[in-house]
Amino acid sequence: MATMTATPASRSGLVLSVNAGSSSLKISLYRLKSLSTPSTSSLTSEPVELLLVSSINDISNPHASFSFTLVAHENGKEAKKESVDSIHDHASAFTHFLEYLKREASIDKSQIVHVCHRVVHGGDYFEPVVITKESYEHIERLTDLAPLHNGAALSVIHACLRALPEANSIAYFDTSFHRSILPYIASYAIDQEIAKERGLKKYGFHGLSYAYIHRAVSVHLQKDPSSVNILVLHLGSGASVCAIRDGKSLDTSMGLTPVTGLPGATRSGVVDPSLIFHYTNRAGRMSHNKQQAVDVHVTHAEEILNKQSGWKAITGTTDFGEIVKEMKAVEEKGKRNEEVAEDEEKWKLAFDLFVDRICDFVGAYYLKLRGQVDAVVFSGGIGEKSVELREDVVDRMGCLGFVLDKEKNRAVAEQKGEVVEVGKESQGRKRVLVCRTDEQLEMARECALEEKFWSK
Ligand SMILES: Nc1ncnc2c1ncn2[C@@H]1O[C@H](COP(=O)(O)OP(=O)(O)O)[C@@H](O)[C@H]1O
Ligand SMILES: CC(=O)OP(=O)(O)O
Ligand SMILES: [Mg+2]
Repeated sequence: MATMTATPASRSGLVLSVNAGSSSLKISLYRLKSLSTPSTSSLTSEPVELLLVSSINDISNPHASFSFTLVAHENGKEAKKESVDSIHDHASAFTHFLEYLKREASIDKSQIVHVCHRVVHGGDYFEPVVITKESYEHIERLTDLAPLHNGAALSVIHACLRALPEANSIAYFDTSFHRSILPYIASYAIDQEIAKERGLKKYGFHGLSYAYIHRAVSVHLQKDPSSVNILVLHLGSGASVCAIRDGKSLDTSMGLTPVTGLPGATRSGVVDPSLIFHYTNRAGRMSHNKQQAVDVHVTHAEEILNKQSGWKAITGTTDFGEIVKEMKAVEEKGKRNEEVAEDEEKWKLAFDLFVDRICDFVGAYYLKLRGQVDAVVFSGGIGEKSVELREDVVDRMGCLGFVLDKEKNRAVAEQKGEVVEVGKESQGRKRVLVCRTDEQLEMARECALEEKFWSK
């Protein structure tokens, strides 16, 4: 993490934060604020001010959706949304954003001093690094360990170096937050010599999101960040759980790669490692998979488990919102005593399976935290938006003392702020929170506070 120093008034410039997720590209542009006093206790005293935000979702689908919002627009907030056929991967999404920026915002891109890139796998790099030939090649070598992510991030870095040659590109790693995981938790029960030689251990991901959530929840709970114990569910296209003890990652559900742990939009999550050899007799063959800027060398097994599994494999869609909608429609049919076709059971299967796997980790991590849990926190696209999923998960947590306030849970979308309370108010209550995570802000903030990036 960056050291906590105030940004002196003399510094100026814009910071662009780019978050290449598996199904999305989220981009935010910030102006540096000058702070008179350093602050660790309030999100309102962030060292950066948001100017605009853009998001491209469903990137691999034929009609990616693009949105662009000028937050600090002189006429107030202005959002534009469109479906774009020319976007087919992360690099073309970034190019579309740059064209839009030029056309729609009166922002001179030469003002962009730093571009922060979320890079999912950093291996043994824990600190943010400026992109050089050496650091680029380090990230490239890890591409096969994050097949849906590192290649996509590199393709954006590539596009960025071309389009913004004056700006400094800096990589921020998801894995950094999990460096605190103790060796006996991060190790797999395999030959330790081979494990060490090849770096085969749990790295964990979604770290920028967990860092942001930890900070936001500490402020919300008015607790010293170093004493906060929380159980966080980051549920998006990629989904993971993290147990945070004394402000640090104690354990997380993803591992050597982001494929394990919870299932996701196209990922299997935990399966018996032998399963793949019964699923296909071509498991070890290389899968020919070309990405724009970088080749990803994965086996057919990895292709199946990363890209042909998860919600997509069970239901045909990667959209969890659609899964919930269809499941409820089938439930209504059942209530009306109408016949439910066998194929319609897939919606509930996907939903129940996800809730079941979430419970696997929540139960285990509650125990690892020895029951000392300040709050359970929902985040990520599904965690922040799915009323039904939160309801079902917290219902199962009743035996641990967590109780949902159903009205508050339904009203989350109408509430402002980073953190929303959805637990029932009672004496000795255990808190249930929704946190609107912001990986872009986490990077921009770290960048603004890092002395070495601003000294001439
Ligand atoms: N209203 C909703 N209900 C349930 N799930 C939703 C809803 N809206 C979006 N989602 C889910 O959130 C996912 C995106 O999560 P997000 O964290 O933004 O993505 P990424 O993992 O690419 O960063 C979508 O794929 C969709 O499944
Ligand atoms: C690590 C990971 O799965 O990220 P995302 O959810 O953004 O795809
Ligand atoms: Mg994400």
